[in-house]
Parts: sequence; C-alpha cells; structure tokens
Amino acid sequence: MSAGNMKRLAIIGSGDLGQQIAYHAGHDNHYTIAGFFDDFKKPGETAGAYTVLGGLPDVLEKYQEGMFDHLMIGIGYKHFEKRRECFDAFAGQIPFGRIIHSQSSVDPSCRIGEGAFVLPGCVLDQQVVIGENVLINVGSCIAHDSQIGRHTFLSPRVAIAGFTTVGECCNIGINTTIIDNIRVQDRVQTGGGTVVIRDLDQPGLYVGNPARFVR
Ligand SMILES: CC(=O)SCCNC(=O)CCNC(=O)[C@H](O)C(C)(C)COP(=O)(O)OP(=O)(O)OC[C@H]1O[C@@H](n2cnc3c(N)ncnc32)[C@H](O)[C@@H]1OP(=O)(O)O
Repeated sequence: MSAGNMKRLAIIGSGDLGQQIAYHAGHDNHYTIAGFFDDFKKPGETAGAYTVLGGLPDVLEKYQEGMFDHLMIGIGYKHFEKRRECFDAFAGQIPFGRIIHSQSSVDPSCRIGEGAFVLPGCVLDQQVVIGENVLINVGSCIAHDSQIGRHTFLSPRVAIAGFTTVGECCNIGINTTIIDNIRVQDRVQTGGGTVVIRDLDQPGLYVGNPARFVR
C-alpha cells in the first residue's frame, strides 16, 4: 500500500511503548503515524519522530476533525488501570487499530481483538483468541486453542501451550512458560522465567519454577 492510501494512526501515550507501536506500525507499513496524545506533554511538542496532537480530553474532537483514522493505546503494564480505562473510554466511538507484524505467523483461524498488537517473531497457532487491547511482545509463541484476555501484556518470548487461558490485565514476564490446560486468573503478574504448571487462581505476583505466589 502506498503511504497516500494508508490509514493514519494516533497513539495514546508517547513513552517507550507508544514509540514502539509507532515504530512498527510505520516501518512495517500498517499506518502512517498521525501523532500521539499525551497528558504529560504540550500539543505541538515532538516525541521521537512524531508530534503530540493533544491530551486525552482532545482525542475525540481530533478524531471528529479527521486528524486520524485509528487509535492504539501506548500505555504499558505499569499502568494497567489507565490502559483499560482509555480503551473502554473510546471503544465504540473511535475504531482501534489491530496490528500483526508481517514477521509474525498468525494462523488464519485465530481471532484477534481490536487494539491488539502482535510484534515481530510471534507464532500463534490454530484457533488462538486474543482479546482487545492485548500486546504480544517479540518472539512469543501461543499454541492452539489458547486465549489471552483483554488488555493483557505478554513480554518477549512467552511460551503458552495449548488450551490455556490467560485472564484480563495480566502482565506475563519475559520467558514465562505456561503448560497446557492452565487457567491464569485476571490481574496476574509473572516474573521473568516463571514456569506455570498449575492454575494461578489468585491475582498477584508469581515467580519461579514451579511458579510460587509472592504477594
Ligand atoms: C520489551 C520489554 O522489555 S517488556 C518487559 C520485560 N520485563 C520483565 O518481564 C520483567 C520481569 N520482572 C521480574 O522478574 C522482577 O524480578 C519481578 C517483577 C518478578 C520482581 O520484582 P520486585 O517487585 O522487585 O520483587 P522482588 O525483587 O522483591 O522479588 C520478590 C521475590 O521474588 C524473587 N524473584 C524476583 N524475580 C524473580 C524471577 N524472575 N524468578 C525467580 N524469582 C524471582 C526474589 O528473589 C524475591 O524472593 P525472596 O522473597 O525469596 O527473597
């Protein structure tokens, strides 16, 4: 697609995650980048290669003025409540982007929610279901028939076996392994390298092999 035909993407949050989304959305030819919305920067200020269009109160108006076509949330795992709130505030009013990087392999039978972002090097096998506003970081692998709940963040190289369900607003740490037929409760966080071999029934932080509840 030539740049002239591409839809324009605006991103809420111009920090590290917003920059990562802008980079891949642009360089992998999904969108031209309209700019960021960020309450902590001034309109017109530069953030990386792009401009701040305004703060959160300006998003709807700028969309109605035709400044962008699709929206993504660049608020990361340190602010899950805000990540969820922002998505829910604009869902149904503004179309969200859905980006699957061209260097990922996603089976056509997968269902990927609005606002979801699959980064390079991921493999999603048959019938995987990815909820709205989920981010799947580089090199993650999700086997057949597994599901990831809304707003959840998978760090790089997470490995999830078949028939497993990860809840909403989870932060799954780098290189976490989850075996098959597991259920992970909403709002679970795992440390790097955690190995999950039993259901995680309680929200909170788990680490280690096998995973143990920390707090
Ligand atoms: C593109 C990107 O960069 S995406 C971001 C990717 N980043 C990650 O995945 C970060 C993963 N983070 C971690 O692993 C961190 O160590 C956390 C979040 C689990 C722990 O953070 P803290 O809140 O500082 O906890 P703290 O360091 O006090 O650890 C609590 C206990 O868990 C242990 N622990 C912490 N991390 C791990 C781990 N990854 N594996 C095993 N044990 C661990 C600690 O040794 C400590 O044990 P103790 O109570 O017996 O002494």
